[in-house]
Amino acid sequence: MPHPIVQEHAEIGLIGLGTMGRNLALNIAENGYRIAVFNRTAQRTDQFVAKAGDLAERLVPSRTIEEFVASIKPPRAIILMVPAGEAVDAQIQVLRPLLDPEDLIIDAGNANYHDTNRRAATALSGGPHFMGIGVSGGEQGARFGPSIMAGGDRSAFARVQPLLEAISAKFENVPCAAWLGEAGAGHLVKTVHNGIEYADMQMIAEVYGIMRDGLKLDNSAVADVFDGWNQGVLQSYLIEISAEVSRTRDPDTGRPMLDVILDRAGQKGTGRWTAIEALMLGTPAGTIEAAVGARGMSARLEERKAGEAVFGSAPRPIAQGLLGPEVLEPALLAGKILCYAQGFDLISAAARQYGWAMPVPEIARVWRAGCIIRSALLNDMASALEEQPGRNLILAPFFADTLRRSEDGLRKTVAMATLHGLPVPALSAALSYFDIMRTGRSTANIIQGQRDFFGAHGFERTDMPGDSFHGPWAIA
Ligand SMILES: NC(=O)C1=CN([C@@H]2O[C@H](COP(=O)(O)OP(=O)(O)OC[C@H]3O[C@@H](n4cnc5c(N)ncnc54)[C@H](OP(=O)(O)O)[C@@H]3O)[C@@H](O)[C@H]2O)C=CC1
Ligand SMILES: O=C(CO)[C@H](O)[C@H](O)COP(=O)(O)O
Repeated sequence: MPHPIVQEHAEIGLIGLGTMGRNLALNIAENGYRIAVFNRTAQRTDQFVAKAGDLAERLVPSRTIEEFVASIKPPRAIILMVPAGEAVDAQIQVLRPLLDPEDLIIDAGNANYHDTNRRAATALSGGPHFMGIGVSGGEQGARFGPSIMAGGDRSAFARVQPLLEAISAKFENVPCAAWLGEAGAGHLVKTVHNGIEYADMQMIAEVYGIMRDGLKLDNSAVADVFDGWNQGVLQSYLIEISAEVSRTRDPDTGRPMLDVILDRAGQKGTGRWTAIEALMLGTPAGTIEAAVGARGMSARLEERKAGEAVFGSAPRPIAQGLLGPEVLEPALLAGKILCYAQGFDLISAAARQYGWAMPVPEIARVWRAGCIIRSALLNDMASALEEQPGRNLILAPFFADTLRRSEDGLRKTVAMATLHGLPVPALSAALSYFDIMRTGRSTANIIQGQRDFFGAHGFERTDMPGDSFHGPWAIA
């Protein structure tokens, strides 16, 4: 359809000036691009431009969607930064009649990748082009350099690659932005990133619980422990902010922030999507599933209080000398490796299922800076995944060695916590994953026996080939 001539076109457009969108827009402007911006509530656009300082001259605000589309240079690229689900579909519906087939819509929110697959398939029949990209790093990351996980048509990505690389975080000057596969691949990777984020955070919370309720450390001592760990092998954004959160005081009451924050964790769905996907693809991701479950249980505040009234409070102090931060550190390290192994395995399973490229070492590289799960270990993970594609991370010599050295810490932590009523669902799921993954002869033989007994499902034998033997069970 014809568009009015605009004097100075924007090079890209962005819809949704919320927490992420407005920071991403400023980041794009700061990198020298003229960017058209539009928000459902026009007042927010006005406020945004008014506060943009010198960058305002690179912003092209619009009050109507038609004006917005017309202000972007064709072929247009438009980033959506709105909540996942209906809002994305609604925006696409509004945009489609205004766009040309060669234009490109980029959903940069946390979409369910099945939705992205559907939208990408619809785009194939007549355009505009569609891409789903995962963006991680929160508010700060969006403003100063997020990690960008792109999925969709590779030639469409090539059009926006220079911009995405320019605005992304850099690890040793390498942009943390890459094309990771077709259709919903980028959003699948972002979802698994968030699943790992849930597990990482839950394991830190479990160790915090051991320090607070088992070792009776106060908040500032806990902060010191996190700070110390952040200088070593656990160096990561999440450990760094855990130290800061533990040390900060409430300006209103002067009390430690951790003492005034209610123990009920929110969730927007990406952790749950990861767990669902792991189950759907038949990939073990017990640590992530346990973390999602623990978030759900955290919300059951009243039930937990009722349980405490009936059974008494679970946590009991751990006697001096039985467990300390020097044991918790390797426990977290082992838990982290095991949970990342599950995440990468899940991504590989999705790649096989959909026939997507999904270069797993590249995914680890994109996570090295900018994103919430960034950590020193990710560089080693990228190298290990590169060494032998398809191999489970725990079998890579570097991580096998690290696990051998940290296993004892994880086992001792889980055992001691369990004996003292300190819940460690994610750490114990990580340990179980490790133990199962190193058990050559498991106990599934009895499950096969049971299945055959009650349903004649058949089993394989250890002593001869064939896949459908039956036992001599008599039907009553
Ligand atoms: N916050 C974070 O740390 C991160 C968020 N994300 C993802 O980024 C996306 C945006 O999140 P965030 O910026 O935090 O969200 P906010 O709630 O801060 O902003 C949402 C934006 O979307 C607009 N919007 C909401 N509903 C609609 C709709 N139905 N139609 C059109 N516009 C709508 C809002 O407009 P209005 O002003 O009119 O309400 C607002 O501009 C989400 O998918 C989120 O999961 C990804 C990484 C990190
Ligand atoms: O994507 C993110 C970071 O990468 C968001 O911060 C994430 O949505 C937070 O998830 P939840 O609200 O479920 O804890």
